[in-house]
Amino acid sequence: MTRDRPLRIAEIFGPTIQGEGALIGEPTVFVRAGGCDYRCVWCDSMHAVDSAHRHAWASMEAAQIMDEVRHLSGGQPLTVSISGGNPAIQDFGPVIEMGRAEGYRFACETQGSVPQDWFARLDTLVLSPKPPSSGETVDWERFADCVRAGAPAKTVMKIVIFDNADYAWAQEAAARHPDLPLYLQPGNPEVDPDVAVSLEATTARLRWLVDKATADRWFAPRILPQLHVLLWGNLRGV
Ligand SMILES: C[S@@+](CC[C@H](N)C(=O)[O-])C[C@H]1O[C@@H](n2cnc3c(N)ncnc32)[C@H](O)[C@@H]1O
Ligand SMILES: Nc1nc2[nH]cc(C(=O)O)c2c(=O)[nH]1
Ligand code: SF4
Ligand SMILES: [Mg+2]
Repeated sequence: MTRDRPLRIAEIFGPTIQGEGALIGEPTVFVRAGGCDYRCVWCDSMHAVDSAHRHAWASMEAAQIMDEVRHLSGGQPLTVSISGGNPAIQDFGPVIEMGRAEGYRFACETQGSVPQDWFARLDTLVLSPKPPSSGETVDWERFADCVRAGAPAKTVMKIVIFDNADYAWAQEAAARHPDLPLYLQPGNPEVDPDVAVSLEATTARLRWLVDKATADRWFAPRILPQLHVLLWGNLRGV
């Protein structure tokens, strides 16, 4: 019998609502994986990326992860959102299989740099390729591998926009993958959990993006705020 390898988990929290993209507003428990192959300059989850925080990550078997999810959801099957870090550098297959058997649904957020067989067992795969402002460069062949690996899960693309260059880049990304439903969200430049987020500045960034897309008559994307940032700023665990 093969033994599942334990997973590096930065945090498990909820229930809360999914604050971004296709499942916005949906009740969910988050499982945040530790470790990432990217270092986006504006990452809002560096506590799950930078190995300086490794000491705070837990090593958990699939069954322990599902125990915690079950505890947080009060045993009611809901959507589990797997995020990170990049969860695709680990094997979440056993967690998904265990949860599905109990009626849980699974969504996963990843940048699309590493394809995994277990993507096909998700309900929703959110691929979030990184625009120029992140400082990272997308390998579009690997990204296409991730799209292929995701079938038959519902796969969507979600792009963070900080500036005009990101916006133009998102239009090119959309042209590469016209079949993927597209979601845009303005970037949050203030990611320090100890610094209050300005609601006014946050809504101004959303207005800027909506104005830009409507002026261009670019109707392909849905444009959404980070609902959790509007409600709780950079608070962790929500
Ligand atoms: C923290 S990442 C973890 C999953 C995966 N590594 C990824 O980037 O898709 C989750 C989502 O938050 C977005 N994100 C990260 N930092 C952000 C920021 N400062 N403003 C807006 N969105 C951000 C990412 O682009 C991604 O869509
Ligand atoms: N409520 C809430 N919604 C989210 N959507 C994506 C998140 C993430 O950090 O991956 C996130 C998060 O951390 N909290
Ligand atoms: S890929 Fe995601 S988790 Fe990794 S550094 Fe970028 S935003 Fe953060
Ligand atoms: Mg986040």
